[in-house]
Amino acid sequence: MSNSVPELLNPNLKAMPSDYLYHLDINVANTNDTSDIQQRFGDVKVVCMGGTGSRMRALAVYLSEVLGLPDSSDPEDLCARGHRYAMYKVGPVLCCSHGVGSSTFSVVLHELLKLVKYAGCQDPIFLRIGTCGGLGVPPGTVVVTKDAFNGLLRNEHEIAILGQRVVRPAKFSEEVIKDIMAYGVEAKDSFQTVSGNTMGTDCFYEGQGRTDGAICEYSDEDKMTFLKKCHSLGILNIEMEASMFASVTQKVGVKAGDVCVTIINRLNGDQVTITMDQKHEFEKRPFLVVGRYIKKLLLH
Ligand SMILES: O=P(O)(O)O[C@H]1O[C@H](CO)[C@@H](O)[C@H]1O
Ligand SMILES: O=c1cc[nH]c(=O)[nH]1
Repeated sequence: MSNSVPELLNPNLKAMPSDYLYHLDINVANTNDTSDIQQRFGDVKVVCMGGTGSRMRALAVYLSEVLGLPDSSDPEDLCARGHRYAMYKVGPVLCCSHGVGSSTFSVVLHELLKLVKYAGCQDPIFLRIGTCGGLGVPPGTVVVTKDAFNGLLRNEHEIAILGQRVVRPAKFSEEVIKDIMAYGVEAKDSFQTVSGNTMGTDCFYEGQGRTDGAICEYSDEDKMTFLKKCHSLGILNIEMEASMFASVTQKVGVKAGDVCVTIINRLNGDQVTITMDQKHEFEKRPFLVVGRYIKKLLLH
């Protein structure tokens, strides 16, 4: 691991005397002396994120066991007063929810990147631990993203800034992908973990070619043609954050990875029909993979 604090790409931050990370409800009262923030968060090495607060709480409890930390069976939600996101800290790991889709995720991602910068965290790694739809893999498969495609089937992320279309590349760290596959995967696992491309869309329904949303102006055949095209690009799963997450972290030079479990095979249908018990079991699969990877990483 190298030893550097992320360099953010905003010269204005240096001129701001204070910075209120509004959605996290964390106040950086003095940006020239962030010793209080360093004391609270300076040891953070990994920032895990996923859609729901309950998953992030369960992950925090799980990681505290894996890392042999003193009792963290009831971790405190550090952002409870913000009522937007939930965030837990277990040793050098933060587990923070991001909501559904890139827009809610990008808000908390900007604030988390500023948090690790103010805290002086050395070379933090950002991971998304999520659920997704699979393409040609059985439900319950864990997919570690290689390249992140957007809904236009491009390996990039597109965002409107000052009324202009800005397009940025969307690459995850090859080192993180390689290490997750090497240290996170075990032959004895009761499920498969594969590495493949991921499509991150802006809509769960039309954006993912579903025919069961409130609007659908294409045929089943059009949908299957699209999904097969995705599959031919090496896309093994579809979720709603990968391209934004890859592009923002790549832009600021922070290493990141995306590890998601499939809860449906989209080549067989659109409705998610697994029971909530099954979903909760599936959601724990990426915990195993990421837990082993984080343990190895922290031992280095
Ligand atoms: O399970 P999470 O992490 O929320 O991820 C997936 O689930 C949500 C859609 O149901 C989207 O956010 C998608 O990316
Ligand atoms: O099909 C699916 C399942 C989970 N999350 C998604 O974004 N899509």
